[in-house]
Amino acid sequence: MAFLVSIAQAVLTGHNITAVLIAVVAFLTSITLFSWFKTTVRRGRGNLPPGPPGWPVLGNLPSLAQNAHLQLTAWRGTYGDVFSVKMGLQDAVVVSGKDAIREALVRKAEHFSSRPDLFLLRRNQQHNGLVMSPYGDQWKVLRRFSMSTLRSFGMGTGTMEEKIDMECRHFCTELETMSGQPFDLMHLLHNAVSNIMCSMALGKRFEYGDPMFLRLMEISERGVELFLTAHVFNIYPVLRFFPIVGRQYQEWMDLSEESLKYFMDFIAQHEQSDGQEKARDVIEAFRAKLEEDPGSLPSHSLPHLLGDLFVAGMETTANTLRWGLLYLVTHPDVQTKVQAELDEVVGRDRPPAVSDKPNLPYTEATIMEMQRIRTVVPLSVPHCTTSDTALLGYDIPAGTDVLINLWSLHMDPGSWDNPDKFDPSRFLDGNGQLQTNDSFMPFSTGRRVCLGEQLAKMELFLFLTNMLQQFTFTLPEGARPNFDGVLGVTLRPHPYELLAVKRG
Ligand code: HEM
Repeated sequence: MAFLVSIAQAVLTGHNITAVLIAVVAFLTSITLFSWFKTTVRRGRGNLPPGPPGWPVLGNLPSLAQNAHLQLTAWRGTYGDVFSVKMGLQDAVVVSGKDAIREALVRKAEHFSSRPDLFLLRRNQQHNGLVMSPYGDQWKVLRRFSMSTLRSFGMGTGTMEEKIDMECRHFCTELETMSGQPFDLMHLLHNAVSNIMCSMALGKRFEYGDPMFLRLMEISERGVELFLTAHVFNIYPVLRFFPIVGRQYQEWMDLSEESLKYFMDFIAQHEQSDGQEKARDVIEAFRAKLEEDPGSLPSHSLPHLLGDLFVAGMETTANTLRWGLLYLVTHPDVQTKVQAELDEVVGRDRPPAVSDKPNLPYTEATIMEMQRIRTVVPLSVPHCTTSDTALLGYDIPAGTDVLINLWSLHMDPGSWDNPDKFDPSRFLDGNGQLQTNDSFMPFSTGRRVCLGEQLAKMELFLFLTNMLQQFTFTLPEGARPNFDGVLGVTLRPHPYELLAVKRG
């Protein structure tokens, strides 16, 4: 600790360069020794999964700095379905393949369902929410409350369908104003999709272009983008005192503070319920539950829970639709087939409804293929073990970070023919009926499985079918689509423009 303080002091007070260098070298040496000691002691304790060799201090971080999902998938080829990587000084275990993933998240759920105790989360109290809450009583009550509240608002049923339908109508009206000119629909789509969650969580939707809402989206997008870079501060918290790199730490902290403040303001401004029997949004439901039984929920969690629902619901669904449109404009034959099916089953005189789903197998297969070919949460949300455990014959100590490689699952040539090809028909049987594949898990599985799966499926279906019923999408002339994506917590497409042409 003294080393850290002396480095920080030397840097902060502008001491001479020799003093800084000596402090840095001493610091790195001590960390290397500590890392070696820790690894040796750990390895001595049992049979950890094998993994790629790494650098002293940095471990495998340099190889994972970009496109970590691709590198981890490549390593699976060498080290198998369960292997270790070194994230700086910390071991993480990577789990790939349907059997190993189910073994960990379903059969050994009691051991694999926590979240890492990350420095940044402790700093901004994000573990007080739901998504990053450790596996325990707080997570259980928040998850149970959120599930039952969203269900009572009609998640997966007709009431919710009406809300999504209304938003789709606003969205398509807005699309019409862009008709015929190239535009990037990212913000519009993010705005529309998160309005669904806002109406459930905050009891209001925002007009497209509302400045406060745009800022909230900007914060959440930047936060997701920064997540991986900011992870370096979880590994080496001392770096926050360094010039230049320290700025990113500050940006992360400022963003989380600003977004928390927005949600606290929403709560403060939210009117008290006017005595109606049924809560109309998450804020009302939370207050009602606390009034009924003050100890039943952690009261300080509400702003964090709202933030979690907002980010988890927006980034994933909107980016799935953006990936989907990118594949449809580059595979016009698929787009035409979906439109033909919609014309035949729904026609043009009424909006598509969830009850049409069973009669739209090709459309459903297209949505599943969109989710497979670009897994929007490629490494899931990080898990962590709660006790010493074992997986496929390897020992995994308590407190080990666990990465679930959903990308490799969806790109596994053992489970999918020609996995790089965009081909919805892989989800259809010989009679053109929908068939699934047990390697398809875009929402993960087990106790931490996506809480919004039903809502997300409804949103994907209604947004996509409404768009394709009314518009044909194409790429502007000369556009060169990029399918690589930008990895944060989610994998989102690079910005791109398209044309929406109203169907005749
Ligand atoms: C296409 C859309 C979506 C995808 C692909 C997706 C995917 C995922 C994945 C992979 C996880 C991590 C599961 C794990 O830790 O193993 C997750 C967690 C979560 N998702 Fe989603 N999600 C989507 C939409 C939504 C929506 C609309 C909501 C809004 C309610 C939501 C709320 C959550 C929450 C709260 C968690 C954390 C659950 C927990 O830790 O217990 N997601 N999601």
